[in-house]
Amino acid sequence: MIDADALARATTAPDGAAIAQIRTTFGPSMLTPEGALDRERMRQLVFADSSARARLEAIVHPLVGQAIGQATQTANTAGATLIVYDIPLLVESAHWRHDLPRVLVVDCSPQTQIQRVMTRSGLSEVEVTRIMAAQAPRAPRLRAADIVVFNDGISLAELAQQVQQIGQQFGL
Ligand SMILES: CC(C)(COP(=O)(O)OP(=O)(O)OC[C@H]1O[C@@H](n2cnc3c(N)ncnc32)[C@H](O)[C@@H]1O)[C@@H](O)C(=O)NCCC(=O)NCCS
Ligand SMILES: Nc1ncnc2c1ncn2[C@@H]1O[C@H](COP(=O)(O)OP(=O)(O)OP(=O)(O)O)[C@@H](O)[C@H]1O
Repeated sequence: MIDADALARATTAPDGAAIAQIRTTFGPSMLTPEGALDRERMRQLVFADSSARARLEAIVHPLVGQAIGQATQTANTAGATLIVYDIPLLVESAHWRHDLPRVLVVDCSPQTQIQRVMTRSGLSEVEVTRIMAAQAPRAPRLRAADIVVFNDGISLAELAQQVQQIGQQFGL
């Protein structure tokens, strides 16, 4: 399992690969005293200013791309029979989709999505809606899918059951 968000977070931790470029591009005030990305401050900036978001992505995404390539090599060397890539911005990025044999999209209504992210993060509805406006809408995301998991009105246990069934289709 290769988690692009975890790899992105690693690049913006203290001494992470993106930190020097973030300091040069956005200034030292965008870093915490420990030398990590100040996530709160950057979130306020990038979801209010799409050109700042593009500058951040131009730093982080190539590093995540390299880290995904390395993790893939490691998995292949270890004899992995299946690699699952968790890529939140798959539909937004022209790059990865064409390299992947199958795409699974986890779908729910926008209302459920907003509620869940509010509960998870403590962000307001306005902030969550602004973040979602920076992402691909539901229809193109669904169009990119070979398999859709409709994760709405079901418990986490029921979701786990569905995922297990899909895993069986892939020989897990
Ligand atoms: C903007 C940052 C600093 C906000 O960090 P914070 O810890 O406050 O929030 P978190 O990472 O949980 O993201 C909050 C929400 O924003 C969404 N989101 C994050 N980055 C992006 C982006 N570039 N475009 C659209 N949505 C995004 C996430 O899916 C999530 O729903 C952080 O998300 C970041 O560094 N983003 C750029 C890297 C990136 O594109 N990561 C996404 C996956 S590779
Ligand atoms: N079926 C469900 N029932 C209850 N809570 C759920 C269900 N599915 C997901 N959640 C919760 O919703 C929140 C969002 O889920 P998760 O973080 O997995 O989404 P994500 O797609 O990775 O989000 P992002 O791309 O924004 O990081 C989490 O707190 C998760 O526990």
